[in-house]
Amino acid sequence: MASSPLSNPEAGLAGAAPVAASRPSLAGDSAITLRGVVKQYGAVRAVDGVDLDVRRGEVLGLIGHNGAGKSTLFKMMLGLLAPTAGEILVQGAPVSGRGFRAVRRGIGYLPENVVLYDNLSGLETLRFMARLKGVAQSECSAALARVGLGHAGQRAVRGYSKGMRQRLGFAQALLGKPQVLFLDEPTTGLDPEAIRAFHATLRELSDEGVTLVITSHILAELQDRVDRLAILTSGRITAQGSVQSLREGLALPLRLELRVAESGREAVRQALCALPLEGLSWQGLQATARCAREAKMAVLAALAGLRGAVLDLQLHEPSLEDVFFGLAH
Ligand SMILES: Nc1ncnc2c1ncn2[C@@H]1O[C@H](COP(=O)(O)OP(=O)(O)OP(=O)(O)O)[C@@H](O)[C@H]1O
Repeated sequence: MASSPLSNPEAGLAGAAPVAASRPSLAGDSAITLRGVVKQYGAVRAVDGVDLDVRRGEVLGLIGHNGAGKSTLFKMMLGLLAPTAGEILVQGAPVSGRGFRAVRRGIGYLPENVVLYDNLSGLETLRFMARLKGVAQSECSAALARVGLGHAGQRAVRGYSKGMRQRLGFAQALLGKPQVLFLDEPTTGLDPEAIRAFHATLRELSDEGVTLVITSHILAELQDRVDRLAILTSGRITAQGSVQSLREGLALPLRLELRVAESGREAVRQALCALPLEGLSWQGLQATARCAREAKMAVLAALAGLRGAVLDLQLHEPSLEDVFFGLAH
């Protein structure tokens, strides 16, 4: 997919990262900057020349198949793994240099699988982590409250549900009031209400200027919640931009759904056959079809003339899943 028009930053919305051919200088307003980053594991090129900029306060979704290289990229951005080639700056500091130690304290990380000590309570867990991080003990209760665990701080982690464990992991990541947060599959095990609360907290953090990079395989969850997406395919970023710019760049059709009155079925059927639609199908009094974005207004105008026969009409944007399948294969 390297030839996708979306891999060209000119094709995306403002803020899309530059391609390698026109690499800008390392710095500016980026909280995270990657240039030509490669990771080779023996014969496997897990990350293959990634250029990426994440602005301060931005929420970036990093998505890709199993094995696309997301975790490897995360580990390199965290300074846990050295790149084979390329440069990475976080908050303006190279992740490998001495200066990075101080910067590292301002980075929070929620790994995919949070490891916790079952015998400690939630609050003790955070106090322990706070000591390791050199963070004031007084932050612990506030961090617990922020993730909705204020009531469970005295309980042993042994009795925590999967979702509570995940939230405790998130509280750990928040210790030290990080300016950059890396969240790897952060909503695993959370119920829908907790997912909503989690994303509301992320939005608050972003409003406070915290930069967030989040991976998830649950694309529907990300599509309305990230500022920008980067799609990683076999170690390369094949597309990046806002969800809407990716949709428009791919020219995916919209999905039209109609509910019609019994008496108007024939009139609607004839009208639909004359319109530039694809994949028209009927189920009883419901019709669905694909509609090219550029035909949308003409289709709506034609259907508006059938008032009475058309009882309800919906036009759906392609989902992020549609976009992903259009770009990542
Ligand atoms: N330590 C390692 N040694 C050898 N190969 C590795 C190592 N870690 C990862 N890989 C390989 O690098 C590639 C990228 O793996 P990575 O874990 O970064 O992908 P991912 O996108 O995070 O996948 P998932 O969504 O399944 O977590 C895969 O082919 C994987 O097998």
